[in-house]
Amino acid sequence: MTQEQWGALQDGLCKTVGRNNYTTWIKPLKYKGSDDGVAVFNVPSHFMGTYVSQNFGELLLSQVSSVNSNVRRIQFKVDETPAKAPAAPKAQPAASNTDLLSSAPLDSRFTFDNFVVGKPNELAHAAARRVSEGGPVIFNPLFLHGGVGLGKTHLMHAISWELRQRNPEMNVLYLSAEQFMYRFVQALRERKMMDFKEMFRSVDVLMVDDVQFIAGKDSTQEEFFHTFNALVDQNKQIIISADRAPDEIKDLENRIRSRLQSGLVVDLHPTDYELRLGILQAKLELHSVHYPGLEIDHGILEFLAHRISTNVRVLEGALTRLFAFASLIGKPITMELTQDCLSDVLRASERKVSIEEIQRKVADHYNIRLSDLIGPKRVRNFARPRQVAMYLCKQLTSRSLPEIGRRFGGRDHTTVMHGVKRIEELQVQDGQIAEDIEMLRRMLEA
Ligand SMILES: Nc1ncnc2c1ncn2[C@@H]1O[C@H](COP(=O)(O)OP(=O)(O)OP(=O)(O)O)[C@@H](O)[C@H]1O
Repeated sequence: MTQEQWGALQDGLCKTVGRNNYTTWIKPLKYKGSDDGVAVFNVPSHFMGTYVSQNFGELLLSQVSSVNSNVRRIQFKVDETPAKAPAAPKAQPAASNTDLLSSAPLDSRFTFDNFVVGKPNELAHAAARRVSEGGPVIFNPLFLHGGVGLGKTHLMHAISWELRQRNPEMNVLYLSAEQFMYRFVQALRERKMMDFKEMFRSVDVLMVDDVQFIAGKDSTQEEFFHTFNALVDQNKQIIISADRAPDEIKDLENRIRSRLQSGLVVDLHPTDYELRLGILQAKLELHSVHYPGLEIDHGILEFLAHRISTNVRVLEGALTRLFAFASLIGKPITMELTQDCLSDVLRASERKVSIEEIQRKVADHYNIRLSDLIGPKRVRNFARPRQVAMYLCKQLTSRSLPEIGRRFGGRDHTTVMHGVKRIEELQVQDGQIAEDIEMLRRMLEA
């Protein structure tokens, strides 16, 4: 996030928290920059840091991460710089060897206990668990890949926590590929390549996150390749993550590609509805601790799990924002408040399912003609599928009831509303309808 973006966010924050709160607590924050998923703000005192963190921390995080999706944590640091007379610039201390080898900070929330397992991630989770036991090296490297925000970093941190807990003596080095490059360049600049090589080769477990970053960076790739080989030769475990499979990373040298493929390559698939709902329920427990007076209806969680299918980070951010918003304005979390507070997120992650697509799939499923689904006939064979289609249009598109009515042969919006209600009731009473809806939803979401 740039200073300009932070400036732009402040207007919205002022509106959300009110001018008084804004002037007292938000305005004095000085944005210092983001690194490694952490956005750092300077605060004038410890008290203020604690207060802002407890009362506005989640709101700030959701706002900052809406601009920079890499940011996962906000840190408040007391501004130690003297207000007057700038001090003479200090000579930059030379990087110590421990700097070169220190692990990147681990997020304390990214543990196995906090990782929700579902069909899309069960293999990746099982492989991560196995590696975290620290037994004999079976697959080397373990290569985890998947789209943005699907839990790769979470699993990497979880492995690291677990290994360190089981064996505190073990030298586990976790860092992003970007940090690997940064340390490599630093070693080159300071003529410490021997130290760099020796140190990287002395770790017991090496974990490199977002390895796609080194694609196209020739010398870094070269060094990474040598480090990798040296560790594999010593039978040391390597764990790598990337946003895609090794053979899909462009500008990666072939010898590295084939090295990366030589262990176990596992994919974190896009989340499905059940997993998203499970994650929301797990996160809800955390929010309930912070906001003891606030409750959220299960229907709203289901709504969020249906509507926000992009990535888990966005889903989490939505829940955080919802709780922060409701608590700040002192209102209960209703469906109306949810749609209001999350309108931008809901719009951005809107599925591109069209009414026509829904009508076609439903007609196929019930083996009736599209013209009968849309047409005027009121016999049950057509009326029930029609109501199912209307219900799915309401759930999966952002079309209004009158618009849906128009697309079903010019029906009135009250007819659509009645149809949607009827299907909601039938889903509870009639297992077959519930099953049909679930299956159609899956087909449409696929
Ligand atoms: N299965 C899960 N259970 C609980 N939380 C999850 C799960 N999957 C993802 N998350 C949460 O979603 C957020 C994003 O996950 P993470 O940072 O691990 O994604 P990533 O795959 O590394 O994304 P990127 O490609 O952006 O680096 C984190 O807060 C993480 O805790």
